[in-house]
Amino acid sequence: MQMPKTVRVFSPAKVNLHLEIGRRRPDGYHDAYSIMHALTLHDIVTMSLGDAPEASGLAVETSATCLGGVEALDVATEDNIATKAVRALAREFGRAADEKLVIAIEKRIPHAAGLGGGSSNAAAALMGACALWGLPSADARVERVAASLGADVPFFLRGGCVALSGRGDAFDHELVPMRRGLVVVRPDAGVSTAEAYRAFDEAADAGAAKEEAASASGPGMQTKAAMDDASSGTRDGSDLRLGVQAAYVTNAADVALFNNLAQASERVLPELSEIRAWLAAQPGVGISATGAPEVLLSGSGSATFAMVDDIASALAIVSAAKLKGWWARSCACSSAGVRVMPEERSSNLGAQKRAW
Ligand SMILES: C[C@@](CO)(OP(=O)(O)O)[C@H](O)COP(=O)(O)OP(=O)(O)OC[C@H]1O[C@@H](n2ccc(N)nc2=O)[C@H](O)[C@@H]1O
Ligand SMILES: Nc1ncnc2c1ncn2[C@@H]1O[C@H](COP(=O)(O)OP(=O)(O)O)[C@@H](O)[C@H]1O
Repeated sequence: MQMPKTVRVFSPAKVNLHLEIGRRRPDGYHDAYSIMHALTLHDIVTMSLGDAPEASGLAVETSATCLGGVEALDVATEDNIATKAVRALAREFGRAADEKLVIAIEKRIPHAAGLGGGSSNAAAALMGACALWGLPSADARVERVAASLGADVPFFLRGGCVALSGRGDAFDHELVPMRRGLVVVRPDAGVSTAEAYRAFDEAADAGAAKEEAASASGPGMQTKAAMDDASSGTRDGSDLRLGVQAAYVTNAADVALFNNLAQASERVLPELSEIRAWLAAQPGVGISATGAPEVLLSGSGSATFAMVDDIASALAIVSAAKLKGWWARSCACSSAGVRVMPEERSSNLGAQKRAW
């Protein structure tokens, strides 16, 4: 079989419709129940395979061009998660050829935004490398490599709407994707995922210290929160109770927006509270069954999304957000994950143009 020399891979963003973080685990990660939905907002990862000098092994060169107002991505080739992905895949499949892989990423997804851009690029690089190297993309080894790169990476191999448990990386069940529009708004600053989790732990530790002080001052007395903690076996009270309910939801449209990491991210970046309140007050933003505006921080942030179904309202909110100095885009929920795109048929396009 003739392998392609160049592939272009569609690399979508995501939002978390539901994110419930629980206790910190011995491996340093947290229990998490997450429902992610892929978006039409996407990067494009182009990968080209060429020869390299004998005994040079796998040489990788990765660059990113940021478009649509996305801030430049200042990441060295070896630190780019797309490079890490192809190197890990080559190791997993024992590939030792002398070759050069050039990866060019067109970035439209802002980074450190909770939109999973880096994770999606990693999954796209895995798909692209499978196509270039003639490897089976549905192989369990590809999934394994994806999981080793980050909690969000396996989701992007699949796309659509998926519930994940474990540390937010283990497939729980698929939901029927929804066809709804949304507006995504991001301030200049990003939020590092690790920093958001640290802020979450600080608040949980402070809460646990308060509980300990309360029980020490009244022998035999326990607060309700402390009893809940004891019965659930968690220290911080976040025992993923909502996750248990979310596990029964089968349609993305029925998921109640929820994120218990949002407060921690708002402490890291207070401007996020302003964006949340501003979006909630915009005309055209959806209202949930409980009467709340459908506005939520995506993952650890710093992007906040609002469900907005009519295009005129969405575009008006995008313009108004830009006037406030924020990056903003309207897009829609999507059923696609990372996908190798068909070859560009430039000669056909030329023929069509002539016909017109
Ligand atoms: C919060 C979420 C929600 O989807 O995503 P983002 O907002 O970053 O997109 C995820 O939990 C992030 O997933 P991902 O971005 O892949 O994180 P990773 O690279 O695996 O981990 C980055 C850091 O976050 C912390 N981390 C991540 C996941 C988890 N369940 N517990 C954690 O404590 C760890 O400190 C880890 O070192
Ligand atoms: N290809 C990439 N795209 C985006 N970020 C990357 C990439 N490779 C490495 N990174 C690093 O990963 C960090 C997190 O990026 P990203 O995955 O977009 O954010 P989030 O996890 O908040 O969705 C960035 O700030 C950047 O330093």
